[in-house]
Amino acid sequence: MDPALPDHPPQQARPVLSARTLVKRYGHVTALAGVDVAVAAGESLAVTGTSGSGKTTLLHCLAGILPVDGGQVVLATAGGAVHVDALGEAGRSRLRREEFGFVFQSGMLVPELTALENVALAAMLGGAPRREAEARALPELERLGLAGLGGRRIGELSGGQAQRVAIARALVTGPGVVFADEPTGALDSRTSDDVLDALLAATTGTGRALVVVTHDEQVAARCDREVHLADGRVVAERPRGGSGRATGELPGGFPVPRWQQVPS
Ligand SMILES: Nc1ncnc2c1ncn2[C@@H]1O[C@H](COP(=O)(O)OP(=O)(O)OP(=O)(O)O)[C@@H](O)[C@H]1O
Repeated sequence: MDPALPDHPPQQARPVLSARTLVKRYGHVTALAGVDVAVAAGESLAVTGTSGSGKTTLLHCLAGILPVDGGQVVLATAGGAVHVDALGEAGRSRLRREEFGFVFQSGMLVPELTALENVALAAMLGGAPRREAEARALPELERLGLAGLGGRRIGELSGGQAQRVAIARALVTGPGVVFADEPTGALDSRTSDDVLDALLAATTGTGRALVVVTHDEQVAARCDREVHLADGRVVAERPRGGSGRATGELPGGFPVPRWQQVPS
């Protein structure tokens, strides 16, 4: 290992979003059984694990989509620390609109609207008048390489272009944290690389935190850090991406990570 490289560089930064002993149950099913996780500004965190291990549930609890049954979720904002776990539905809904951006596997764009209207709609839901919302949406589309495509409906775009529209929509409200659930899951591998480049540039590249749920080893390898879930717990954690050291060092593959074991 290169001694000049610190072991966990991103973790030394102050977390913008952190969870401690997070618990989430669906009836008798315990989906999260005491998860500790944190992400810093400008850092990308991959959440991996086998199907049913609790990845999406973790993302939804961190993002205030779901209420939690135990533990804490704390978001650092310009106005101070916000205890997401203590907010009611209205507070979490406001937080999602104002502080967070979301990118889902299928884009979840409105097919009847154009690319520009889809992005502007997110700004309008945040309270911006239409004209201002469109003025904010346009440069986001341009930054994502979609200049000139704003007038097309979603069905007139390729899968990769549509996913870039979804990224632009996630960014138009100026969120500090972007959550992505299998953002490249519906794309071929080359398009997936391009979309991931765009997502990383638009988030960590501009000082935002990015939390990505993924089954894709190539996606996890490009993130700064990875946490691996099993049965609702973080069972392993390692630096990835920026250091380039971790790629290909997992001969057994999942679900038996050989990296740093987290004590249970
Ligand atoms: N709405 C729900 N009601 C009941 N059980 C649920 C619900 N959502 C998820 N679960 C259960 O909680 C556990 C965690 O599910 P979750 O969707 O978070 O896993 P995941 O790791 O994201 O899975 P996948 O990779 O298949 O999307 C699973 O046992 C799942 O069956």
